[in-house]
Amino acid sequence: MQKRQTRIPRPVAKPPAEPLKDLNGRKRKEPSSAAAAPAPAAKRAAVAREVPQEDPTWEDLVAEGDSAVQCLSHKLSLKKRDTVTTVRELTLAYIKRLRALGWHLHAMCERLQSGNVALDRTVKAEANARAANKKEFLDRMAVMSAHVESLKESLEAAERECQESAEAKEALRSQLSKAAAAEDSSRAQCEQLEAQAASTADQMQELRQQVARVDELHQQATKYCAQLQEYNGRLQSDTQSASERLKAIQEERTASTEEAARLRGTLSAMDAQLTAAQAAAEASEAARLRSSAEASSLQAELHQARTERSSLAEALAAASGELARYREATGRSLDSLEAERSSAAALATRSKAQSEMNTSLADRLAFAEEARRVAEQLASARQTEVTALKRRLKAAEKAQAIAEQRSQEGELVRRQLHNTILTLKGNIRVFCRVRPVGPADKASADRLESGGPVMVFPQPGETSDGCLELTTPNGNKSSFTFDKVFGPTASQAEVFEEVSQLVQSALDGYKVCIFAYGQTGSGKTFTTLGTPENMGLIPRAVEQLFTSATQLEASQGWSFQMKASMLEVYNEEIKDLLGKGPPAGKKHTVSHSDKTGCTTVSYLEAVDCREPACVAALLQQAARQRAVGATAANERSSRSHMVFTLSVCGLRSADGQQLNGVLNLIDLAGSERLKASGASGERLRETQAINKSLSALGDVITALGNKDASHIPYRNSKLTWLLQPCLGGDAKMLMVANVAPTAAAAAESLCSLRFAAKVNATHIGTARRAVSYAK
Ligand SMILES: Nc1ncnc2c1ncn2[C@@H]1O[C@H](COP(=O)(O)OP(=O)(O)OP(=O)(O)O)[C@@H](O)[C@H]1O
Repeated sequence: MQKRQTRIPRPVAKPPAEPLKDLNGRKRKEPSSAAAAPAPAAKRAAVAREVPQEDPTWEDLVAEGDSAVQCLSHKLSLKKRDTVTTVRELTLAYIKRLRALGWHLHAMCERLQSGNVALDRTVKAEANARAANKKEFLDRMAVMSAHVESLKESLEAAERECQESAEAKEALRSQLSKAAAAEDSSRAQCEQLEAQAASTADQMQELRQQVARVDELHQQATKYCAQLQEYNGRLQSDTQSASERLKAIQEERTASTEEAARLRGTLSAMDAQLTAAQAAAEASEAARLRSSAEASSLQAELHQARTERSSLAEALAAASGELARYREATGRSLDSLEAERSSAAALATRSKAQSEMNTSLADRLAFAEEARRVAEQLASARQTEVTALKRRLKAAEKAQAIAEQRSQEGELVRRQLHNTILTLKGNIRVFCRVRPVGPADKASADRLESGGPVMVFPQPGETSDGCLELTTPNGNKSSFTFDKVFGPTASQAEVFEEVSQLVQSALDGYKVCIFAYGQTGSGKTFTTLGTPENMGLIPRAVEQLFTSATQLEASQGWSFQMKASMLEVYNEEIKDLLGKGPPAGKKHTVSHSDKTGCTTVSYLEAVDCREPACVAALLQQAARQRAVGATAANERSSRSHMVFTLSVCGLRSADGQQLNGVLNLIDLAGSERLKASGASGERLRETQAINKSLSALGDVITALGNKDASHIPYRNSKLTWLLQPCLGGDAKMLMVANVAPTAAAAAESLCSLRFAAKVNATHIGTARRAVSYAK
């Protein structure tokens, strides 16, 4: 900083101070430093005379003060040998000197005072200036602070923005890595779940077999049980009937025994009667003998005896008769008794036999009961086992269902993540599909002369499912990476599954374009249209869109209107495949409005479609109309680009939301090189037109990927011109590069794969939905 010199106003002019003299009046010799003391005053006087207007500086005054003080320090030095006169002179000189000094000091004081006043003024002015400066400084500081504050704020905002963008970037990166990790993990989970599902399925199979075995055993046991029960029932009824019969026999026996006892009693009574009759007969005989002995004597008595005898004879006769009767009766009774006895014996034998039989039956019954009990125990054990197995089967089925559901969910999550990754990656995707070796190819057409495969593609379930390696017959290997590679075994459903999310986007208001690209006979038409038994992308996509639209109509109050149109571009000429075409002398023309962003083809029929069957009929109609010709490469080769367009207009009346999605499926004409096609004449012209339009398509895609491109060459071909709204930043695009696996087609396949790789390397921004709200 520059040193400020304060100028002090010049004091009132006073006679200059006399030079200091010693007391002898001589000019005293001053010490070297003091000698210079009075000089500045003289010098200043000289200077002041030279520059009278200039005030002494503060430094000058200080110097003067210093020199005055130095003068004061000079003492009167008197010596003893000095005379009185000398002393007087010296004293006078000293007094003079002191007076001069006093005056000088006074003048200096005055000057100092005025200097002080000036200094005060200066200080005040300085203070004012400083205050003004300070104020200005403070103002400036305030402005600066405000500026700094605003800078700070903008810096902070910038920092925040930076941080946010860094965070967003980081989040995006982490989202990407998470998504990739999640995809990996969900894929791993899927695999795990699939493995689990497979092992569960195996377990289920085993369990089912076990259950079947146990069921069989159970059935056998049940059958055996039923047989045993039946047998038991039979035995019980047998036993019961035998018991009844035994009881009847026993009753019969009791009755017989009673009868026998009664008969025995009758017999004994008759025996007694007989004995009595015999005794009586004997007595009568004895009496007769006595009578006969006394006959002579007893004639009267004889007569009496004869009467008596005749009566006795009669009685005897009667008795004999009775005896005979009795004998007869007794004989009969004995016979019946014998018969009864034998019958009783037989009955007893039978009863014994029945008892024995009963015992054996009871034993058998007990055994059967035991067997039944064991069988029942076995059956209940089996039943418990069966129940447990059924429970396990149910649990296993549930686990399998859960595993399957998880697997499906995992697959869904994988797909969604995959879709997110692809969306983040950009809106053009490339799939490659390798067709199988067909009947028209030789048996080992997919092998090189060396025996190696022409193409190495991912096997089902492989994680690196986007890589493909092609070896040409001259041994050159080329590797390609796409979003997905489908091998020859991939089904139409598998291909569609990967595309379904993209197709669904049309219903969400996106413009979707799916191209099938490849050489003639590589499977483009098979991929896009397919066959009635093996439907391709178009019928499947239409079916999905109709199903989803119906669901949305039912669940969210949407109403959709779908219109289909089909055309082919042949030799750069448009042909309507559904309508009658333009009136005579007119042509289909393409017009594009930059204002609305719409492209229209004149005289093109757009058919209202209400169900998939309607589209199927349209496809058949179009297939009949499509121009096909013969080339050296393929007998029925499509020589035109076929464009199927389904426009989807959705309206939700609840909030007036409108969606305008478009699904374009394009079966491109064969991409073979001019030389390889062997075409000439009309076919040569066709091939040239096809190649021109295909390279125009490539140019449009490349330009879309080039951020610096100011112009997209849509107009270079009819195909790109009419597809303009669906080719670009607002659309989602998919190219399916179809290739044949044969060695003969390797060179063409290489060209197709290079084209597809170029498309795959293009990065097109994120698509936008065409959504609007009705006023
Ligand atoms: N993935 C596949 N599975 C089974 N057969 C297929 C497959 N791809 C193609 N083919 C069969 O190969 C033959 C040629 O296929 P396609 O007609 O689709 O070829 P292209 O590329 O459309 O030919 P062009 O250019 O002549 O239309 C057909 O018979 C078709 O059925």
